[in-house]
Amino acid sequence: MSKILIALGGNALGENPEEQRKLTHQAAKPIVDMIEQGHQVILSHGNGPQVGAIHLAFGKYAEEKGLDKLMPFAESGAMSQGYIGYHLQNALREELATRGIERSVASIVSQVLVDKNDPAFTSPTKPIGPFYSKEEADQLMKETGDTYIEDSGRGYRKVIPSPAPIDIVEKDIMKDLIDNGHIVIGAGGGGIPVIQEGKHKLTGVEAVIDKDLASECLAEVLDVDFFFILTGVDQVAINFGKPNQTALDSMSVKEAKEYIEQGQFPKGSMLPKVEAAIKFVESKKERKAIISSLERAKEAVEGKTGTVIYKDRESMLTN
Ligand SMILES: Nc1ncnc2c1ncn2[C@@H]1O[C@H](COP(=O)(O)OP(=O)(O)O)[C@@H](O)[C@H]1O
Ligand SMILES: NC(=O)OP(=O)(O)O
Repeated sequence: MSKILIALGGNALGENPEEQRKLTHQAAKPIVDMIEQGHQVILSHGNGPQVGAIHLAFGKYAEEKGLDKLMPFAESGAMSQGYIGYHLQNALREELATRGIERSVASIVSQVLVDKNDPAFTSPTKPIGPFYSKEEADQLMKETGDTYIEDSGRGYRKVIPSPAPIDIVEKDIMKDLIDNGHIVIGAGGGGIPVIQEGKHKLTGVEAVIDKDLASECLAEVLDVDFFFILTGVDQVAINFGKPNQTALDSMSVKEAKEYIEQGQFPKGSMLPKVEAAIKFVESKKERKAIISSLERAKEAVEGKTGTVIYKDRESMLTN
């Protein structure tokens, strides 16, 4: 039996509640397959599209009411944890019950500690919300002063600061639940970004933490064996989107760092996944990270697809 942390991409959860409910039910199947195989599974998820939508919706509300204060991103992130966690925990609960497995599932409202002096606060990189055409993005930049960037060939998106996760505030309660056989959904949307002020006070900040990096932090504190990053592609590729695109079955940390140097992975999409995978496998020799798609998660567990990131040849050969 292995302890596995699965990070689900927010972009794979659809664009509205109906789609999300349907997609979480699909996601539940390969996840419950792993639970049925005897693995201890912990779940985290992204929130890029959802936190952007929540923030936009409250912006519209503020506009109608003539309010000058927008909904802060920490609160928008907290709402996205509830919205996505609600669907995920019910989908898992139903799938478990259908298979006669008696386990309870809970999403934990999770805060993630960041450094208030993180340079990310002055340099936005995290794409959130909907995709726009170049013309729309140019217009929005002019109107709002916000930054929009091209996101992996899919269109233009607003970017906001994304500081590095330092610690998971609710980690002890998560450990207790996991040790008692419960299934935990934690650090959703990269966690609610907070800074420590004084001894006891945590204050939310205007940011969205990358869920791959926050999930890696969670994977380390929970001491998991495998870190699965499930996204929109079956495998990581080099020369992505070009005629000579090549999918990778595996890469060592050394190779992954070389690809990063070559600029193979875009910021805000594939780069944080590869960086999170490297950080995880470097933290302990036996650890492996796998990047694959939700649809083919079961095959990825069986080693039939996905990109495995490993520390060195020796650790690749251990199970
Ligand atoms: N080198 C690459 N290999 C594979 N996919 C890539 C690569 N570079 C960018 N991508 C794109 O990045 C996407 C994953 O990023 P994103 O959708 O932001 O993640 P998430 O699933 O966490 O929401 C993939 O679905 C793919 O479209
Ligand atoms: N918070 C975050 O990284 O979300 P996505 O994975 O949806 O981009």
